[in-house]
Amino acid sequence: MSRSAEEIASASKQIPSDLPAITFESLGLRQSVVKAMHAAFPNVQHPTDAQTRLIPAVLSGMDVLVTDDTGSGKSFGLLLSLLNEPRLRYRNKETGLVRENLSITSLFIVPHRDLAYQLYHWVQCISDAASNTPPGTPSIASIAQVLVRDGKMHLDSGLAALRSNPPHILIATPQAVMDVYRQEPETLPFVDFSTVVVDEIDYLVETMPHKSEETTYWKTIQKRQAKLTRHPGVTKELLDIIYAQRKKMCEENRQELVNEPYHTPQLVVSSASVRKHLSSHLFYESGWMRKKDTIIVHGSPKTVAPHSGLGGKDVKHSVLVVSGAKVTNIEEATPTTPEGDHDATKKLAENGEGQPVVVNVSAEQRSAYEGKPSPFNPNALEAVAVTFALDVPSVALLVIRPEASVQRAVYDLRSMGVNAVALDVANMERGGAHLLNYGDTSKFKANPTLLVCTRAMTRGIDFPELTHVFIMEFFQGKMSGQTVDEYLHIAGRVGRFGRGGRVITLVERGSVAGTDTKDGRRTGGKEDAKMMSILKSIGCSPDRFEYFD
Ligand SMILES: Nc1ncnc2c1ncn2[C@@H]1O[C@H](COP(=O)(O)OP(=O)(O)OP(=O)(O)O)[C@@H](O)[C@H]1O
Repeated sequence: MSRSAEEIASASKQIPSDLPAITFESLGLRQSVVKAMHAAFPNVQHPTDAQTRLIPAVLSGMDVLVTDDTGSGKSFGLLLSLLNEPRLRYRNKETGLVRENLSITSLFIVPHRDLAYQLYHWVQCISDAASNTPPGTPSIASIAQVLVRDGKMHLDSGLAALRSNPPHILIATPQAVMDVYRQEPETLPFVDFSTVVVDEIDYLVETMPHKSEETTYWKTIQKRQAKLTRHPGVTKELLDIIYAQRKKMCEENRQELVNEPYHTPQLVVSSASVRKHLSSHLFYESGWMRKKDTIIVHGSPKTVAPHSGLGGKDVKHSVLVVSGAKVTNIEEATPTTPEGDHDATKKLAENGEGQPVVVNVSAEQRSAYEGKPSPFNPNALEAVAVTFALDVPSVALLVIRPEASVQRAVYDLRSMGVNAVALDVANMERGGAHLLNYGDTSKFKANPTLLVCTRAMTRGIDFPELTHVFIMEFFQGKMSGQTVDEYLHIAGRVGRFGRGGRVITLVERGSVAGTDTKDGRRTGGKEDAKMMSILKSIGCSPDRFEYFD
């Protein structure tokens, strides 16, 4: 007898989250999958709260919407659930016979290539651990493949691998899937797949709030909405193709279960931030899923602000105001760290003060940038360099604006003596080496690294050693709920799994010069005010950073 979405959701909620007895097996995962996962990730002992709820939901085969804090183990739990699924085989449409050939079982859609490679590395670790046990374990290519548009790699090589050896899980960016589908649709028989996961759904499927005409930003929202209607984005187009039958049935207003009489893959969508307008689009406008057939997995109830749990409880949020050559704490900042107990003290003690690391600029970088003006504010970069030197024990992340040059920022920082590298998960020798580093942190401590990336690359990325996130040139255009979500997703790279961390946002006072109130009190520049409003909305106050008093 099949259970309703509500029954399954409420049953999973009844599982007490703090019982140590909950095991991954008790959630329905096969012992072989769990054994390999434990061998690959010894730190992962018990499922997180989010996983306790999402794994049985995904295994039930129903559609699922997952929303919980950044770093609560959503993506990891989703991958485990997909690895657990039985391998799909092609069905001959005419005879109905199942062919020996294996088919892609699940599609895991992610917003960018680095996240695709991160998930792939997780599967690879589990697969390597599994191959140490039973003989004849399938190769990694048949378990997982990555399909992304990569400047260096032509899509054809990905296509050839898909044709010859369709993987159990295809981890891909939406554009790459669309390109392959247009070129060779038979390689991606979507309707036969068991599951389609869309991670970071709010990033991939843009929706606008429904506002009344009286709202201040109504016109802006209308304009944006019209643009979205003309250019819905590739993920929407892709989901329209995969769930064409469901859409058709919705349009015809038929009441049957969405999967009958046609088979369509289970749809699982996930993000730390799912606003009301997105869920209402998913359930009532898109035709891809319906609320009554979907298990909704929410995180633990938030007690303070709606997002107060995001980014971790032990994360400090600092705001530095760059005004000319002067860098100071935002006026509202108050110390949350007792004097003398600062991270920097720990860092210097651990690293051994006075062991300078030589940082070079490559000949290639020199010839590309030497003598050319930098687009970055040198004082802001210097504030990052100083904080990095004093406070970062092993790995930090610098997030720059979307269209900025990562390579140029790396060059500027290396010229200041900072061991900066471009985040590049696909290339494990560089930024990616910091992934999956559990336990042995000595090599990173000996040579602390500043990973540099643009905003688009931060979604979902997980670096166990990361302690600091620097954000530069964050504000562009008007403030909205999306700006808050974006800050939370970037900040959420630290403070994962109870670890602490610090987020340092550099705001500039210049063209958006601070305004003085009538009583002569300085309120701070526009960007300061925006930053304060973000922190207020997430229930945080700025932490004073002693170096910038
Ligand atoms: N049960 C667990 N116990 C301990 N660590 C875990 C557990 N599950 C996952 N992790 C680790 O936690 C980290 C974060 O996991 P993951 O990226 O899945 O979180 P997320 O909720 O998807 O985050 P985001 O919303 O930022 O994408 C990873 O390093 C992962 O290995």
